[in-house]
Amino acid sequence: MSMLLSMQNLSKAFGGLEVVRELSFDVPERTATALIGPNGAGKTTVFNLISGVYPVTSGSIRFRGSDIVNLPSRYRIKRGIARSFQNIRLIPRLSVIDNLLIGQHVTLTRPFDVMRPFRLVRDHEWICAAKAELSAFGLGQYADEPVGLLPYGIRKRVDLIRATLSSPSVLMLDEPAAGLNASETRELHSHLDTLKERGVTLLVIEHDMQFIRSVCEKIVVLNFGCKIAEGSFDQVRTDEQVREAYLGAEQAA
Ligand SMILES: Nc1ncnc2c1ncn2[C@@H]1O[C@H](COP(=O)(O)OP(=O)(O)OP(=O)(O)O)[C@@H](O)[C@H]1O
Repeated sequence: MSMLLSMQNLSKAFGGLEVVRELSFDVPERTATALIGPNGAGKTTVFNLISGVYPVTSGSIRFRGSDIVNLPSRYRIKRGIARSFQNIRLIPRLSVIDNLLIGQHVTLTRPFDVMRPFRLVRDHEWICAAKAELSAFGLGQYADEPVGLLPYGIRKRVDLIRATLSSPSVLMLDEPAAGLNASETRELHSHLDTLKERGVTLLVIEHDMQFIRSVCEKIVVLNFGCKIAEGSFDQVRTDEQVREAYLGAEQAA
């Protein structure tokens, strides 16, 4: 199995506070890997390091074998590293299709396109691609609805489509199931299954253990910025250090 992403001795400090420490783990291609751990363990910081929001303090991040730590964020996106955020970043007053087109515009435009009026850039192919993708996921009827009027579960999946329209190799999801009810969670699950069938590699931060168990083949557990366990769900579930980390967090709460 080839490794799409490979973190080696990754560290990140904010001032004197080291929030990721000598972290090494691999993300195998065409699988789903979960990054879990108590609040404040450093999970979102790892996403920010991989996507290039923050520079690393030390260590390397290899994507398809080449080190990307010095690559600006926009080039990482162009290479196929996509992300969706904990808080949905769609524009509520715009329609679903316009939100998807803005996503395309931001990730796929060439340098001089930014100087052209936006409406000219909205070419026919993008609209067709966005509509086809909405229909493929059973959301075609929402194309012209303002995003702000849609149920939360639908908005989450529109946000997913926005992140995957450019056919990324890897998609990082920060708490995708948070705030969803049971049926919305099932729909999200089947959406992610389709992405996996298409060959998209997933890296997921999530607190819902049932969701992780059913979606992710591999789990990496962080505590205080360090990896304390890694393996299948059943392997990490029975790990003594993992139990202590979660128990400690519960007792502190
Ligand atoms: N920009 C920043 N400046 C200073 N400290 C930060 C910054 N970003 C994160 N931290 C700190 O790094 C630590 C790890 O935060 P991070 O958000 O990565 O944790 P997390 O595991 O994603 O937590 P949660 O599950 O609560 O989202 C926390 O102590 C946080 O306060």
